[in-house]
Amino acid sequence: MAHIELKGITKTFGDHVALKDLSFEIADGEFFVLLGETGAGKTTTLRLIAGLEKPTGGQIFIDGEDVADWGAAERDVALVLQQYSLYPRYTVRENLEFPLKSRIRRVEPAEIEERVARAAKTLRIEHLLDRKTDRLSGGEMQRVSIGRAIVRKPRVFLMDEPLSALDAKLREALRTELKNLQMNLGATFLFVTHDQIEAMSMGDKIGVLNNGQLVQTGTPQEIYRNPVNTFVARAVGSPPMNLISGRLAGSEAIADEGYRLPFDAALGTAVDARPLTFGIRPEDLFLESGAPGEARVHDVENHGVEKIVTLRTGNHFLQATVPAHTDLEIEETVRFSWDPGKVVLFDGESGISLRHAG
Ligand SMILES: Nc1ncnc2c1ncn2[C@@H]1O[C@H](COP(=O)(O)OP(=O)(O)OP(=O)(O)O)[C@@H](O)[C@H]1O
Repeated sequence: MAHIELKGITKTFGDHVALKDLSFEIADGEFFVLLGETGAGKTTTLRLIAGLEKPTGGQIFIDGEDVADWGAAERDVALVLQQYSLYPRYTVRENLEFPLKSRIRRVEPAEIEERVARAAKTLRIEHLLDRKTDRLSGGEMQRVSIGRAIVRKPRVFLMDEPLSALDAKLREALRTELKNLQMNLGATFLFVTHDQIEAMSMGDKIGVLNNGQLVQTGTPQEIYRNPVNTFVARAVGSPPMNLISGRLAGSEAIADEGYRLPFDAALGTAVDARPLTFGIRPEDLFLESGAPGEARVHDVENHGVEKIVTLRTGNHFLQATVPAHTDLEIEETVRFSWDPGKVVLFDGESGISLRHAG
């Protein structure tokens, strides 16, 4: 399989900068997810690695070799797209065989048969092999597209939002399957998505891309617990991290809305009166009679095992996850607090985490 490295990659289209000084590494056999909103530069990154586009600046290495002069075929990467690029009048089997029948590859017929059979088994599409691909469901078509990548035994799998056209249930099932597949193949995967749940549930590592720049790279846990700035804090987690503007006074955090919550002084040295943003995950905010904060219940969403409560304090909204059996009335007054050990401190102006700012 393969190790990938991007070093200082820049890509401009006319005077539009799509990628700015992008550097990251994907270890051999790693499932790396690039997470970003629409237009962040995800597809451009994949196309550069695949050799379909040339960088304006910077270098790409595959297994330590600079691939600047390598064409797309030499790079030996497989690209799986959101839209299935299958031949509609061919059968599933013919679609799977096709990438192996090119003259450059020269794969023996017996080997083709074996690889197709193995891919079909892995993806559980054996029963569909003789069906025309225009008679398949969306999920089946996407399995065949992935199968076309697998049979080639590429060095790297590049996946461009391959699940986003599928309905929620199927997406969830294929998420698990794809992750299992990657582990079984021991393959290097670069998977791009705008869906943070996909990123969190599938990635060994996540790179958060914003406006063509990589904002943070880390394990899902690192990014969730210790976001570098308020942008990343809001980009991962559902509901997202609560951000509360305020300042510190000794062992208390004073929110701009006026309420005071306990603060663990060991967490931050910034005890001066400068503006801060306190980040707290919804599961670390709790309702309790007698707690120091006061809010109104603005909304309650029932999610089966838990409820997501939106609280209103002045003009500000906070979200907390509470057990499903918690009874709450809209507009009811409740008391709340947080787990002081879980608060992340951000600079109130730049939004940069004080831990990361050093
Ligand atoms: N061939 C091109 N010519 C001009 N601009 C381009 C071209 N390809 C991409 N761009 C621009 O570069 C930026 C990054 O595009 P890219 O497709 O990589 O984003 P993305 O993160 O994949 O978005 P999406 O999730 O919508 O696919 C966008 O502003 C896009 O308009």
